Amino acid sequence: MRTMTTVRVVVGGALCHEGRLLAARRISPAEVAGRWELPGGKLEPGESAPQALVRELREELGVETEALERVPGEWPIKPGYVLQVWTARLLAGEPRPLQDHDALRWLAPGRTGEVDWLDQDRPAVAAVARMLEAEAGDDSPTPIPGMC
Ligand SMILES: Nc1nc2c([nH]c(=O)n2[C@H]2C[C@H](O)[C@@H](COP(=O)(O)OP(=O)(O)OP(=O)(O)O)O2)c(=O)[nH]1
Repeated sequence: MRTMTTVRVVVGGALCHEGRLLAARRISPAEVAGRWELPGGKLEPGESAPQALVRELREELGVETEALERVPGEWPIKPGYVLQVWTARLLAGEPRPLQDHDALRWLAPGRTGEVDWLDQDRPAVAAVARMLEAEAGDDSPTPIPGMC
């Protein structure tokens, strides 16, 4: 007999603005409280990852955003859940910790290691940090694809 397993996707947003990356400190559940993450949440049935991300960032931070590009890879969170990460751009508003978080920080390139990221977020954060650093050191007027 074959068992069907469904894995739920959690989408994390690498929200960048003026060359900095947003980190959010979780307040719950207990096992992740106090650790920093990319804000986002679980996909609802029928939603794409970019749709879920835009909805979650509106609910959690009170901002309008646009999902840009998927960061290659997928990271296990706990049994039945995987993390996918998309870069995103701020369209309107100033992020505020409305739900799930008690602190937010905009991290400049080269300073993305200053917060205690959840372990499963670290590879994606490292990839985004490399993109931010490349963009900061690039004088050409054309942005790197996928970055804001
Ligand atoms: N949002 C988010 N969650 C993450 C990240 N990394 C990570 O391990 N997680 C975990 C924490 C939670 O166990 C789970 C996501 O839950 P969530 O509470 O953000 O999802 P949600 O907003 O859809 O909430 P709900 O359905 O439980 O109400 O994934 C991350 O970068 N962003």
